[in-house]
Amino acid sequence: MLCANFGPVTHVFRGTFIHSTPETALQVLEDALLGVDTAGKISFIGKGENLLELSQKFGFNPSDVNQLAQHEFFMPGMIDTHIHASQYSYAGTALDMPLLQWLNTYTFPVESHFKDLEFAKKVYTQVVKRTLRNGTTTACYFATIHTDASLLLGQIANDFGQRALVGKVCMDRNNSVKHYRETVQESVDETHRFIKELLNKKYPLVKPVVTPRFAPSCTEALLEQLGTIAKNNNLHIQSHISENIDELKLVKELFPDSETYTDIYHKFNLLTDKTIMAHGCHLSDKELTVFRETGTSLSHCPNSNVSLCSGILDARNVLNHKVKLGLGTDVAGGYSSSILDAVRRTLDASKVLTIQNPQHQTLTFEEVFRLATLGGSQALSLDDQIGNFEIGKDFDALRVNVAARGGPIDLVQCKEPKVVDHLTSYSLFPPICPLKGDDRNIVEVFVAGRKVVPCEDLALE
Ligand SMILES: O=c1[nH]c(=O)c2nc[nH]c2[nH]1
Ligand SMILES: [Zn+2]
Repeated sequence: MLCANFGPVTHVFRGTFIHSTPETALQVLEDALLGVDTAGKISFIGKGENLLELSQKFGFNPSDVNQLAQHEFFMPGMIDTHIHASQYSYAGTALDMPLLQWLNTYTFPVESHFKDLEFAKKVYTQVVKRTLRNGTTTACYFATIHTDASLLLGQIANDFGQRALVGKVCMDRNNSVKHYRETVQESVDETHRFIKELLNKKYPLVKPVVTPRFAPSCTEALLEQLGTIAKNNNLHIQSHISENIDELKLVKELFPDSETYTDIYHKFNLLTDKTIMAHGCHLSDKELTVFRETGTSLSHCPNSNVSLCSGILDARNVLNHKVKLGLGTDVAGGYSSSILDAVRRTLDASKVLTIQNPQHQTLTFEEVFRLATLGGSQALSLDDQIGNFEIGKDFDALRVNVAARGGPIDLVQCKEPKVVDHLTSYSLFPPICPLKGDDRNIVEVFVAGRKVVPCEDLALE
């Protein structure tokens, strides 16, 4: 017997599932059974003790159940809400300057090379493979101004099975690397071509996102047209905002008529419930209110914020304003392409704020786990499809083995009752896994029910 809206069950897993809900930052489902249908959707979640009943109801053989081993659990795939695929080749280097100088000295010259499709293919293949390996099942990518290379990034994400929003970057202002900019007309025409050609591919998990780089590299004429394009095609929008103090000064000079940075994007209809803005370290409470009212979300990129000495986002204040918040690696301002790193940096940033002000309410590990998963899906307005284990959502998941062979975690018996209580209350040891673990603990990655790590399709290796 099948459930009304679902296809036949193809996989059933049994074991511990850990995820977030809007009400509970970290929920542990012990000895759970989870079924995935042919479309990669979660068709049921039940209790292990009800195996026979569920197998009859959903038409699977109890002996086909995939049992998780001791020290294994499933968690939702992680979501990188802001990453520059085109900057992956120099991640971990060139972090000796603040934002504006960094862009002119390193970033624009490197990005200009993506006109060369062979180079683009190499870098984009590496970044998609690496982020999948790190457990990023959904990525919101900036590419470059080059339409064909941006389309190639979409194709590579599709081939490797990663869910992705891909943005062809738009910029008609750039005085430092003059061949790396477009005219308004080129930017608009190429954005139309990018959207049309990417949508025509009908990739099930890859979609275009309208991408004005940031206000300083776009004229008002371009921002206006991009707002219209996004609206007419009901598309996502991504950009940067309020990352660094010198950037704020430049924005004031370039847009003297706008009261705030947020007003500039707002004026051109670029703040919507499908907009994700990176950083926002220096946004005022008034601006955060505009974010909430328009449904715009923020991507918190703490590695980048510290690496480029930009500032420290008060994520607690963002959450208090009920602004949607996800995590981003912001490669290569951020030197790590792992959202587990973003989890750690988010906790560090929050603790630094507490050091500066003991009244500050530090984010908890559980809250940050939620930002990396459900929060990211909300920030990208994809929470009807992904973000946690709910019937009807796609099965985007990581199989984690805390004690993976050759991994970084030694399971040592701890005799202190308070610590043991803390650990056992999470049944396995998930709270320490994201803080001590790494990609070696991520033994399998699924996107929409397809196993993408280890990669089953050897032709893609
Ligand atoms: O961290 C950043 N990385 C970038 O590439 C960028 N462009 C504008 N603003 C930016 N910030
Ligand atoms: Zn960025």
